[in-house]
Amino acid sequence: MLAVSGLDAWYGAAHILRDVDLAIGAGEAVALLGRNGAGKSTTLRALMGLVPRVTGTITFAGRDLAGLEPHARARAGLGYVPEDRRIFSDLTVLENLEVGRRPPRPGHPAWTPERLFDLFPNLAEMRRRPGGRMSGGEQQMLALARTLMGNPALLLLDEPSEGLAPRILEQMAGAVRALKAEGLAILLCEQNFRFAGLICDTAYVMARGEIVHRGPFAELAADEARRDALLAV
Ligand SMILES: Nc1ncnc2c1ncn2[C@@H]1O[C@H](COP(=O)(O)OP(=O)(O)OP(=O)(O)O)[C@@H](O)[C@H]1O
Repeated sequence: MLAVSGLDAWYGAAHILRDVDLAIGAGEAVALLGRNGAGKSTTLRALMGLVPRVTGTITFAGRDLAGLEPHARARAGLGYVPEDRRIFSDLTVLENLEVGRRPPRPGHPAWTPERLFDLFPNLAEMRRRPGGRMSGGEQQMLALARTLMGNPALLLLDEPSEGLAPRILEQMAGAVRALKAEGLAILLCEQNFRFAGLICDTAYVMARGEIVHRGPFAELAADEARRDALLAV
């Protein structure tokens, strides 16, 4: 579904990503792990066309994304949930969802607010509340729900677990697992190894803008020494 090959990215003169290769199959959930500043967010931003200077190839559903604007990549089926959420604080939950609405993809069921409220029951209880009066965790759920209203084929999630209370964390993990069970492909950037392990089959680890490990998630989970060497802070 997604094939990234030889991806390099720069912010100004700063060379951030180096020769990143990444592959995600249909319905696969892939974790992109790594310490602070490793380049995880930049990878997602580069996939969305949000980094000004990028080289290498990104093929999504058989299509070369080079030169496509972010909105065209979203229309092609990439659903991006940035770390900073960017929900509209003056709009209600329902209105935020409507902002994200896009036509369904042929052959796939369309997301509706009602279906999303089944997935996130606590959003259902606050459907008329302004986004600015929700907790951080609720906003994180709303940001994901709004992206789903665009009916993506591949979800790019940037640290959805960040700052969530344990109970909300479980709900978020449950929701993302349900999305995976529906066949959505997922690329999950995470610092929370346990959270990522609840969702992902495959683990990539980045350091200093390079991929330094890839393999089955369970293998990394079982190898404490390797995990510590790659991820311990
Ligand atoms: N807009 C920017 N301009 C210049 N450098 C940037 C910019 N954004 C990020 N960087 C640098 O790029 C590198 C990778 O950052 P990135 O945010 O991709 O890492 P990350 O793995 O997602 O870490 P975090 O979990 O902290 O978000 C860091 O060295 C960071 O300082």
